[in-house]
Amino acid sequence: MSDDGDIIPSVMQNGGNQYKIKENSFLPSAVVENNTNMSFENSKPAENYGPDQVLPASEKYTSKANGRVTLRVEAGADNTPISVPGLLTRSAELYGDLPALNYKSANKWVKVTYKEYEQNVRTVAKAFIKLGLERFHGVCIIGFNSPEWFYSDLGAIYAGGFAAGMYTTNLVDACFHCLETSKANIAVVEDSKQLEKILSVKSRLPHLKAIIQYEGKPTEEGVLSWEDVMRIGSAESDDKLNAVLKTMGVNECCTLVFTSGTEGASKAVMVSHDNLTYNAYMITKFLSLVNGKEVLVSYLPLSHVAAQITDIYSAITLGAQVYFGEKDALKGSLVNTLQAARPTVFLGVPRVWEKINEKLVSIGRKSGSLKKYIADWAKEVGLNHYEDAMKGVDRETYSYKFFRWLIFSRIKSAIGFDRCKYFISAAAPISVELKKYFMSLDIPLCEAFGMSECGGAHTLSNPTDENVAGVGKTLEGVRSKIDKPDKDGNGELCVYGRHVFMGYLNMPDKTEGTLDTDGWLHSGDIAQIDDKGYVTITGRIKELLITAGGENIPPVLIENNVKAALPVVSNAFLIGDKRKFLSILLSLKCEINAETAEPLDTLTPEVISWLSSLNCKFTKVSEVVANKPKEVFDAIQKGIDAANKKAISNAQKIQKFTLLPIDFSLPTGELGPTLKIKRPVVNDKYKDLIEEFYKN
Ligand SMILES: Nc1ncnc2c1ncn2[C@@H]1O[C@H](COP(=O)(O)OP(=O)(O)OP(=O)(O)O)[C@@H](O)[C@H]1O
Repeated sequence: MSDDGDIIPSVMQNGGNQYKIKENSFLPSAVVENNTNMSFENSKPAENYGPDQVLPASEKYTSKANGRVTLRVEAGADNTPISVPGLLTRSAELYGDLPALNYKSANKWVKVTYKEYEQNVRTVAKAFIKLGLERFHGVCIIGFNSPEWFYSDLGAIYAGGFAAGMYTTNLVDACFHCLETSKANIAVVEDSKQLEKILSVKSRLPHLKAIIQYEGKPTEEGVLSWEDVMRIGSAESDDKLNAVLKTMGVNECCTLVFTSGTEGASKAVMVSHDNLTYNAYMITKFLSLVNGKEVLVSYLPLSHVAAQITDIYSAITLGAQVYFGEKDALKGSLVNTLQAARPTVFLGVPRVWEKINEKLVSIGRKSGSLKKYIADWAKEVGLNHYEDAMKGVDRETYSYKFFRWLIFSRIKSAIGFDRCKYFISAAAPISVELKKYFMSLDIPLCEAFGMSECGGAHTLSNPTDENVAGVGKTLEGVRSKIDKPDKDGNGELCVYGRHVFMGYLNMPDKTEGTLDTDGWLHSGDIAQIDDKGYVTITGRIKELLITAGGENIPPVLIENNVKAALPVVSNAFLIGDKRKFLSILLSLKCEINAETAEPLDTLTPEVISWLSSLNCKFTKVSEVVANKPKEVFDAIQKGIDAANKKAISNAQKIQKFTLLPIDFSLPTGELGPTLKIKRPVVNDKYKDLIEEFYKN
């Protein structure tokens, strides 16, 4: 076959990687929807040219493990479908000796190059096959971010199985659900704590053939260590692995993302190779990131799609370096990793940005009045600079340049943000106030909207977009539409494109309820799209409170208004579904147990100084909750009144509030892994308090 117009990746016959990806290679048998300009042919199946082939398919969605779906390629889309193994192989070829992964061992940073990265993944994949991993069966992984997590995830995919992350906070039942649903052959656990969960349900998992513990030496009989895995894989030839890779297609499932259950039972979202590789392509292209030059920090839970698409797939697409955070990243060590890595792109969920904000505010409070005066001035100049940019005024005033040199650069260096080009917030709504706060420090945030069901991101904003409340514009090659818009243009955001998931595993009804017959994904979010294409999320249908009077209330907007009016409030939770009026549960900001990350009774210095400004000497949540000091409750009421001024109708006004005895947190179960509130959990936990609001 000639090189010109060669449509089948050349197969290298001897050893090593027995396939090679060609730029612009198109394969036969592709089944593609829509008015594509891609030169796919619907000829005979070519099931031996994997992993980058598009396998014959006629369905838009599936809920079968071995199902295949059609690709939704848009006209003008300029990238060829590529599988996950194809992508990593290509990066190993392009960026071979560049560092890919950096992890800390014995207090020193160790680098893994792209060549070694792929080699390690192949070794793990060979071990998985030897240990009995079958096509379309799961490898469930539970642990904090580490090279072994990446190798297990990608190794599972190379070996033809499903990579399936489990949240480290999952209790035994949730782990069992993932292992059972994915028919897992292999479980990979970080340590003995996670191992216990798997061992306790092992006897009920007939498909489970091997358990691997990657940290330390397992003491439990039959549990393999990471060294065992590498030894087993290294002893295997490449033949079986290459044979599996040849049968693979980009339109098959390779990853199961288990939803975190903020709105009910967790579902297994089937994500294809093309979903992931196309999503990473869209994101990296939108941000104009530079191949071989970018640096990221991996610390958000990898079982969530946002971390996977960033830390694994976008990084591989770019040949970027990933630094691994430490287990206690969110308890305070993240800043050390940031200082070591000095990332060029940083992703945080809104709660992470809130934490950074809280830390900076508390540092600011300790400064003397002159420093405070200068800092306030700098912040005003910083905010003005970005507000000008949002209006299209592209200029750097002398005062902005001066404060960038004097103040902003120092703050950024202290956080490890000195060379960061993109600060991204994703996975949940973030308030405009917080965006503006970071703008004032010359840390303008981009916002991404995405879902597990669209393999990562669907929109991305630029920090200087005129619509600061929005989540940016729809990414390249995919589409958005608003279903049944009301008079203000608000309706359900629907999403179409190559990134839209294949279906929920074993849940045909739920799949059909989410993907319509034309292949549009109904997001469950309420949004508006303006005439320039900016998308603004205005609510969540799944979370909408419908009052007894029939008014639809988007709780997060109102909760954010309350938090903005009352900076001492950590979490706000609106009640009103099927109720006569709205009420709200509030938690005050308190200290966190550094070991367990559980909230403590001690209030933060910020809250204590606010209380003392109200002549209240309490320092503990319990004291405030028990004594209900009048001045404090009056001040909270004032904050609620201020938030109520933003209400668009009387029904949207909060009538009652109460303070909770403890803040929400991940370990206590009210927050999910991306730190979004798990509404059913809170409703259940505080049902008695809630009923109190509505007595009589
Ligand atoms: N930038 C954003 N602004 C507002 N909401 C967002 C944003 N990004 C994501 N979301 C919300 O997160 C949802 C997607 O959540 P995701 O797929 O990550 O689920 P999850 O947290 O794992 O679990 P669950 O579906 O149970 O909430 C979106 O439908 C939307 O409601």
